Amino acid sequence: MDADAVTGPPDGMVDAEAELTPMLRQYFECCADYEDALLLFQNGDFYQTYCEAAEETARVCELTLTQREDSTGTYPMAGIPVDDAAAYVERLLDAGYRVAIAEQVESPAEATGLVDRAVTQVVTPGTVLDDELLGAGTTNYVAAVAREGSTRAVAAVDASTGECRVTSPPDDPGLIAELDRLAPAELLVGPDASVDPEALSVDPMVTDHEAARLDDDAATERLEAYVATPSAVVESTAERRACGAALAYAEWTQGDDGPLEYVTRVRRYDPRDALALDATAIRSLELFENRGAGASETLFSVVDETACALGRRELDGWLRRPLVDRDRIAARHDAVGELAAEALTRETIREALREVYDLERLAGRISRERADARDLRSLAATLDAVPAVVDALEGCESARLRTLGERIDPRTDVRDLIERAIRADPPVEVTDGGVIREGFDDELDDLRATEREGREWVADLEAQERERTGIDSLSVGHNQVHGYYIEVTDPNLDRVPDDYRRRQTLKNAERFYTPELKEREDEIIGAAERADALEYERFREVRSSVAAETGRIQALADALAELDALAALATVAVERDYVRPAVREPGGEIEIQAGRHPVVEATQERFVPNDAALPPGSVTLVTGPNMSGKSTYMRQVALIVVLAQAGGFVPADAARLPVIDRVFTRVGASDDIAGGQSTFMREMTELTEILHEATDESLILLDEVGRGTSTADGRAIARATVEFVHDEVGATTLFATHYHDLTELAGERDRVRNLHFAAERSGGKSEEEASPGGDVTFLHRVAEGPASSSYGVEVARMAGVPDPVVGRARALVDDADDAGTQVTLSDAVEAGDAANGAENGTADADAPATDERHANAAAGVTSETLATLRAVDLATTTPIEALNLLAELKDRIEES
Ligand SMILES: Nc1ncnc2c1ncn2[C@@H]1O[C@H](COP(=O)(O)OP(=O)(O)OP(=O)(O)O)[C@@H](O)[C@H]1O
Repeated sequence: MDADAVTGPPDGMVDAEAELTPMLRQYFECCADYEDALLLFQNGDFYQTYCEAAEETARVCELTLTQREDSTGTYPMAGIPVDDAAAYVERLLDAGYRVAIAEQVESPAEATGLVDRAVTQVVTPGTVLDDELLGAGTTNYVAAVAREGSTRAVAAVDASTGECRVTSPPDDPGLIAELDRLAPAELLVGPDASVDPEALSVDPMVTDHEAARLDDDAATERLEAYVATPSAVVESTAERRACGAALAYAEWTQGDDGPLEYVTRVRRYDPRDALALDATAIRSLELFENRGAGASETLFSVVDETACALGRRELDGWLRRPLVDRDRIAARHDAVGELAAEALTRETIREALREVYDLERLAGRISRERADARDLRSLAATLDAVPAVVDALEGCESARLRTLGERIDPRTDVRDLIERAIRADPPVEVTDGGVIREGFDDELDDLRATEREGREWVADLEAQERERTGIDSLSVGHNQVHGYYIEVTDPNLDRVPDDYRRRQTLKNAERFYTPELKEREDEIIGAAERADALEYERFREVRSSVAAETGRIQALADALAELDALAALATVAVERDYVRPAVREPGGEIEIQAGRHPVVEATQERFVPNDAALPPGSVTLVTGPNMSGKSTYMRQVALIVVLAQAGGFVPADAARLPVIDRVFTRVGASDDIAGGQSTFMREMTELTEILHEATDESLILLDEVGRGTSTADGRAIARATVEFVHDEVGATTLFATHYHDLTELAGERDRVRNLHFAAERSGGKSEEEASPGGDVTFLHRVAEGPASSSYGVEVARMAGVPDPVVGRARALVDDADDAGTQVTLSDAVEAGDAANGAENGTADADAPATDERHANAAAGVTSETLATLRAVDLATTTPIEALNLLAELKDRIEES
């Protein structure tokens, strides 16, 4: 359905606008005021939608479409139960809508005439606050981009935690990379910001800014409500306007009620203060998402030993933005090292942190007056856990831990207030009593005492009246409609005293009350009602005193988050046997002894560690068959760098690493095909970016670049790339390639080096003993020098491809080597084909001798097999497909 028809004033009411009933007019006006949103309009227990919005809501939420009929017309209608709204709102968000919620803001009982309603929040993907709709330990940003002159700024607000960050990326790719890193759920772009959302790897809901939201004066004024001196935080007009716009939008979604008190942390950052990882690198290094079918492990999942949501969010940020400042990195390493060494301290801290709720979101809810009594109890439980943390940090030596120890303030005053005021297990509803503890408020205690005494009096009444009247079957009861009554069965009615007044007649009995019972009843009800109201009032008072501490609670949250992330890294270090890397100045050699790939080692039984010694500016060509371990090796180097700069220990026996400014990755076309998005063009665009932006402090991983085009072109591009990176860029580079002739560059360029991975027969069997096929194994051990130029043929031999084909292929490789070109597996196939053609009497001039041809025929190399091989496009064949194909061909050959 056309979204415009669903949001804004409903078309179906426009004609009847003048005659609408007061309630529908109110609906119509709310729709007009929030024309960008689908409006949910509270009517008692339901949020109603009408007309086109109703049709769409019914469709999206799979609800029954009904009708509302009145004197002005018939309107389609669909209702969402207020109590279960979250799940339906989520569906509407998924369908691409913003959802405005118009609530009844006065009780229908008190309203004279039409109940007052107001939009209290607009739920949008970037500003949802409902815990049911937000993942635990995630960030959820709405980002705004503004331009002023040549500067473009990005501001991002997480409305659930009150975090607001702003930055000015240096250029276009920087802006896209920053947005990819923030991964906002919603993006606001100004008319002149020229951001192409299509260029992003993430897929936020895009909202075009109203110019007014980007206005500088308005932004300044708005920002002043959040920070004392905006100019001390933001550095340019663009930053101020981006901040202003993001905050204005966040306020709008909260019903435009003025500044969001809990947004206390507006921070500027410079993207250059972090190791830059763009979306491609984040994806191909599988930091947060595993791209393999069915596999779920990622770097984050391996190191996420955090105990609470706060730490989880923090650690996520650390991996997205590893540090580049050696001192800060060392400070984290010191802390991780100390926590790794001190098991008791570490475990005490982690145990305490497991009791910690998501303080940031709690603080947000408390300050927005959305917190219930349980939220306050969660806050108290969190604060309860804090003293143990402070104690554990007491004897710590590293500077970070000491500072954290000083910063962590258990806020015992807040905890005591909640403890004194709020019952241990309060109900969800805060208006029905049962929330405030006895002893907290005298007036409340008196009312509850009156209520209790009244009830006790009633409880005793039955016995008293039985005695007074002598009616043994007399009973005292209560129902909603009639209140308290005394029930006497018909046979005993003659014994009823004079002061009994008739209340209700039943089939075999009469119900009575006495003036005294009535009086007591009024007293009980009155006291209960006043007590409930008073409890609510007290609850709100407690909540606002806690809300006044929002800033300090958030500071506590920050400190606990950092401590949790450090403790997590320490835990991983101990459990997975990581070591502290020595971090040197930028431009040094990357030296890793017995390094491991943190994710691959965690997911398989055996892992072969490998060394790396990569001098600055070196280009290392990594050759070897498919599946031999090239990609794993390259990524492991990058992951070790990322982990080290994030502050973690690394999977190796020892490591000395220079600070890296950016990690770039470009993996070959075939690897991306599963993602359905890569073409050769994209590969080249990414390569362009790398060649433009890498510096001599960067690390570049290139995996089979050039593979997505013809062999000749691919080889040429690969070679030119290596030369350029070596001669001009100077970044430390790892380049996995199947183009064997590239390895000659080592002889031509100083800093080009060769490493290779080899394959061998498994089980230590000699070649004669081993059955052909099925038991090729890879040692996964990296070695100096290039792989043998015919490793493909070798693997084919080990896999059991018939000797004649292997023999011919080998000869062709030798010829090609002599001629300075390289043979691909398809050339080798041609060889077999030539042999087969000879069998059919169509041999070409180069065909082998007659005897050999007959031998080929005897080996059963059928033309069908060869046709299959010829049809294979190696540029798009994955290793698994290739192995499967080999196995199938072998079966066929053996059968024939
Ligand atoms: N060092 C190692 N120790 C143990 N197993 C490893 C090691 N390196 C790689 N492997 C295993 O081998 C598999 C293939 O490795 P990888 O993808 O790195 O090979 P590749 O040479 O890059 O292949 P391709 O050329 O097809 O991309 C990995 O999925 C992993 O299971």
